[in-house]
Amino acid sequence: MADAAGSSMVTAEEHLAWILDRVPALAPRSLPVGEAHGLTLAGDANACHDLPLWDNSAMDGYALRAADVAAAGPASPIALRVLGEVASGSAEDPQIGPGEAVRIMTGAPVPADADAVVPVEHTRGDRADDPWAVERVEVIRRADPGANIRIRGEDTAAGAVLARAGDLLTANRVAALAAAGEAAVLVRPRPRVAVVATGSELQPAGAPLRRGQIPESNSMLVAGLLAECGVAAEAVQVHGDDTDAFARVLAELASQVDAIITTGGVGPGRHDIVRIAVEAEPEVRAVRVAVKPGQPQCTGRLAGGAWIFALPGNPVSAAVSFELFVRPALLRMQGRGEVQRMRLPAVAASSWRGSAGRLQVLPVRIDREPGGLVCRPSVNPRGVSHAVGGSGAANGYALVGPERGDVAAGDPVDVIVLEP
Ligand SMILES: Nc1nc2c(c(=O)[nH]1)N[C@H]1C(S)=C(S)[C@@H](COP(=O)(O)OP(=O)(O)OC[C@H]3O[C@@H](n4cnc5c(N)ncnc54)[C@H](O)[C@@H]3O)O[C@H]1N2
Ligand code: MOO
Repeated sequence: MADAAGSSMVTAEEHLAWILDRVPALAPRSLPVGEAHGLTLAGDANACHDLPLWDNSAMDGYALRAADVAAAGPASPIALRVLGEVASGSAEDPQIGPGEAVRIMTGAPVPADADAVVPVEHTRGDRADDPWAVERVEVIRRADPGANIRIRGEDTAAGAVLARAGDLLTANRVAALAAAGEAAVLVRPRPRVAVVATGSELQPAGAPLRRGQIPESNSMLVAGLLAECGVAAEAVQVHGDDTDAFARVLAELASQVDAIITTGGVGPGRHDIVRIAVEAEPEVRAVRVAVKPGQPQCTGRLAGGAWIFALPGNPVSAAVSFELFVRPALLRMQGRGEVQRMRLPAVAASSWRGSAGRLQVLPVRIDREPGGLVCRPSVNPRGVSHAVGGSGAANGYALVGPERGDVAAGDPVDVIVLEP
C-alpha cells in the first residue's frame, strides 16, 4: 500500500483523477443492437443507409402533382382520377399523369411522378359513407411542391456518425442505430462487482438487536446504487471483523470480479480489518480525502486482479464515496466518455454549516420552484456521515467547494440530481 492509513490528505479531484488514470477499460465485444441498451459504445457507429430511406409521405392522403391543385380551394375543388394506392410496406411506384392521384399512407414511398401529398382531410371522397375516394377525389386545398413529403436522407445521411465511442447506448440511441441499419455494435460489458459489508455489530434488517448491534444497511445501499447505474451486484456478503477471514474472502473474490466494493473497517481503529487486509497491497492507496463526508478511502488494484473500493462504514460517507469515486470508475471501466453527473445551479433555501477546506457533499432535497431549483438539507449538517435516516429523503447532493465556508439562505450552490 502506498501510504499508511490516513497519512496523506488529497483533494476529491486528485483522488478521482488517480482512479480514472488507472482503472482498466473492459475488453469490447460485438452484440446485436437489440441487446446493447445501457451499455457503452467502444467504437463509432455510422448510419448504414439514409434516413429516411426514400422520399415518403408524412400524411395519410393523396400523392399528386402540385401543379394540378395550385388553384384548389373549398369553393373551387379540383377533381383528380384515383389510380390506386401505395400502402406502408408497398414497393409500388405507380406512374401518375396530369389530373391523377394515388392514395398514399404515412411512411409509404412517394411515387416518383408525384411532388406533393395532400392529407385526406383536405379532400372529398366519391362515396357518402367514407372519406376515402375510390375513383375520383376532390382536392379542396392547394399544396406546394414538396408538401408533406419527407425527403430521403433529410434526417441522417448514409455514413453519418450516429454515436461515438464512449457514448451510453440510451433507448433513443439504440433506436437510431437500428433504424439506420446497424445489426451489431461494439460495446464494453458492465463490470462484475461484488459488495462486502464488514462489521461485527451488523445484524440482518429486522432482527432483534441487543445493545451495540445495528441493522445492516450498507450492502443494500451499495447494491442499490450499483443497480441505479446499470450494474447488478454478482455477490453481496456481510462479514464480521475477522481480519483473516476477510483476507480470504478478498483473495477469492479478486479473481472472480472486476471490482469489490467494501464498506467499513477503513479507519485507524483496532478492528478496521479492511485497511489492515489491504495494507500490503502495493497498488492500493489509503488516503484521507478532503471531502465531508467520505474522508478515509482505500482504493486500487488488488494483486488478485480486481479493483477494490474500500469505503467508510458510515452510511452517508459510503453513499457519497460511491457517488464521487466508484460510479465514475465503473463507468470508465465501460469506456464511458463522460463519467460525472451534470451539476446544476440551485439556491440554498436555508443556511447550513459548511466545511471550509473540504468539499462538502450534503444530502439535500431539491425542488423545482418558479425561479429555478432550490435545495434544503435533508440531514442535520452537524453530523452527516451517520445520518442514514435523513439522507433517505434526499434526491440529490449539494456540492460546496472547499474554498467556501458556511452557506447562507439564498446563496447559489451547485447540485447533482440523483433521481432519474
Ligand atoms: N480516530 C479516528 N477515528 C475515526 C476517524 C479518524 O480519522 N480517526 N475517521 C472517522 C471517519 S471520518 C469515518 S467515515 C469513520 C470510518 O470508519 P470505518 O470505515 O472504519 O467504519 P466503521 O468504524 O466500520 O463504521 C462506522 C460507522 O458506520 C456503521 N456501519 C458500518 N457498516 C455498516 C453497515 N453495513 N450498515 C450500517 N451501518 C454500518 C458502524 O456501525 C459505525 O457507526 O471512522 C471515523 N473514526
Ligand atoms: O469523513 Mo467520515 O466519512 O465523514 O464521517
